[in-house]
Amino acid sequence: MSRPVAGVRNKSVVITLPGSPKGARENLQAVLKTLPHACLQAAGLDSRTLHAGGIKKLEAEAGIASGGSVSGSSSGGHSHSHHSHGHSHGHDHSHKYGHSHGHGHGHGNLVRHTAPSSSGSNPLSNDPKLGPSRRNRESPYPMLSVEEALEKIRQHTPAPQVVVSKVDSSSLPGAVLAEDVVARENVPAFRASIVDGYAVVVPKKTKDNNDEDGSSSNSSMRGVYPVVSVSHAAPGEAMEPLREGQVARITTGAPLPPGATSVVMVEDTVLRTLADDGKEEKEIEILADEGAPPVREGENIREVGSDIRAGETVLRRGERVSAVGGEIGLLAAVGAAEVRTYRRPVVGVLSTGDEIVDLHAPATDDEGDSTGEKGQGRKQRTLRPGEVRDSNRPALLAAAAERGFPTVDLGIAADKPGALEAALRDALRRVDVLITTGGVSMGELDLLKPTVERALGGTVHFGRVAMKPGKPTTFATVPVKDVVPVTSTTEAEAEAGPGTRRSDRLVFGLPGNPASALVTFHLFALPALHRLAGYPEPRVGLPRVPGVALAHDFALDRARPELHRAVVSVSVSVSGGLEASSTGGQRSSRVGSLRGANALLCLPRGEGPLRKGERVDALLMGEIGVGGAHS
Ligand SMILES: Nc1nc2c(c(=O)[nH]1)N[C@H]1C(S)=C(S)[C@@H](COP(=O)(O)OP(=O)(O)OC[C@H]3O[C@@H](n4cnc5c(N)ncnc54)[C@H](O)[C@@H]3O)O[C@H]1N2
Ligand code: MOO
Ligand SMILES: [Mg+2]
Repeated sequence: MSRPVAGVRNKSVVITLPGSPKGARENLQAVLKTLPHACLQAAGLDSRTLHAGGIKKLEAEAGIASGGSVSGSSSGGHSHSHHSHGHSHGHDHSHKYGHSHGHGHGHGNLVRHTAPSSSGSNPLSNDPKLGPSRRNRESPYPMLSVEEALEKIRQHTPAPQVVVSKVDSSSLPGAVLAEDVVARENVPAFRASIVDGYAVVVPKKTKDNNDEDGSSSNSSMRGVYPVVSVSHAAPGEAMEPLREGQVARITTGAPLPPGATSVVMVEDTVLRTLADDGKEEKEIEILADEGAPPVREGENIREVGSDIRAGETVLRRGERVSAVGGEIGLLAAVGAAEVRTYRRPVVGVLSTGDEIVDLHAPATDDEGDSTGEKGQGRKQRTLRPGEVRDSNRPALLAAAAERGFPTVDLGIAADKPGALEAALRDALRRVDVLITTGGVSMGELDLLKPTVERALGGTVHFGRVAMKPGKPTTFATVPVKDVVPVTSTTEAEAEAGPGTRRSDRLVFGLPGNPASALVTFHLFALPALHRLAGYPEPRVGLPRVPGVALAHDFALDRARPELHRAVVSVSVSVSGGLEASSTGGQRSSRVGSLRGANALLCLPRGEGPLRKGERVDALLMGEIGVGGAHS
């Protein structure tokens, strides 16, 4: 058995472990218990202090014994220096003992054989220059719970920005109102007929024909009447007042002549005499069968302001203008040509990976084309060994657009540090929220975190979450210095509305696995997008429905809580209420697990399965149908 080699240099404890995993594990276990003590000693504390009872507290502060949070700036003797970006980050990472490697937190540096202590580089992420053999062998990012991760996102999402939007069908649907909208005009603005027919004057109330409730007068109105005027649904000159015993022909929506009290439908009349020209009506007869309802005062008339009264609040701040059309219709009806809304964030979607091929990439020259004639009918590129079609980008662009956000397709970035950096820089100029997929896990080509931290001076707020799928989900903010007013030069900008970008861009580094990417988009990116777009808190993120009954047994993951892709429907069987069926295999690479899924079931981690009929919470992604699993 090889022996660990240990020593102290300046304030760093240096331990060299053997290369074999077994040997390393055994040796590490042997020295593990003494490490906290050694670190504190290396930091310069004398052993008397250590043994005077302060050790537990100091260990806790150093975050090495209990896994408590490390606060770099408050721990005395803190010795690591930040890299040259001068950007402080990583201080809120809490490290479980087993996940803290060579990063010099707290008092004295604990240096593992894989990580150089003197590079002065970022203490958290891999330096891509070091290559695969010297990368971190375990993630330096603490594993957050889903709730903790959501809280970080909430903390770092800027407040929504108010803009003035034109009320029209192209830009307004999807926007959230930033003000109460008060009707400036009465709707209708004039007394209007509800039907095609004849305006009449119901004779004034008498004791004899009073309604039982006394509310309005009525009359059989049976008889022959002269047609004295015509009112069409077009703005016209002032009309002559109508008197008792006269009628005016009127069309639906047309203004009533002054004095008219009711309108009789054309179906309830017959033509009696024609005018001399033989075309115009001279007299009509109002028919009223025995027992037919009498003509009531106000019948078939829309009074001024009876739909909407001027001064009434028609829409409230925080309401979303839907694409169903009701809200836009309302705004237009009350004369609101512009409203204050929250600017919608522009969402960019970038795929990463050398193996990723655009779905529409044409065949390469050596592949030829389907017709044999160059230039036309070029067929799709055939996949070479190791290549994968880019399914994440179209899926995420669709998901973001469906939620009403303007999107920018940012293409595919290669797994080269320079290429990724350039793609990210370009992207951050063009969008408010950047969504990337791939390159966030532990491979030597997983470059997203180091590029965001080292090259862009961003802060990774979390890099791992205890959930399945989506474990390596990463959330970062990147300050962008040259904030220019957003010009409406792109379609997405025009859709978002005028305004200024916040300097801090949000970056969601989603896992490359297709199911992981879509699930984490809904779980993590959507709440941030909702908040930026001004959604009130109760409507942020996917709606959560408690108590959905399982339609069959569900196996649980032992290690991680799971968001299980499922179909939630109105139960046709036992209980009524809602029930959930799995969409089948849940492997993270299986994008098909989201086909037809309208919900993510929140399953706890655990040993045994959850049984049919047990109830869980569901996060709704889509609409709920009636009856059973998907076909
Ligand atoms: N040693 C470890 N390996 C892995 C861990 C771990 O904890 N330790 N986590 C695993 C988990 S969980 C996930 S999820 C993945 C995340 O991978 P990355 O985010 O680093 O993504 P890539 O490595 O780039 O690709 C993973 C997978 O997804 C495919 N992919 C990527 N982009 C796309 C796309 N746009 N369209 C379709 N498919 C895509 C890619 O080809 C790979 O098959 O890491 C595990 N590994
Ligand atoms: O977390 Mo990954 O998304 O399980 O495969
Ligand atoms: Mg990877």
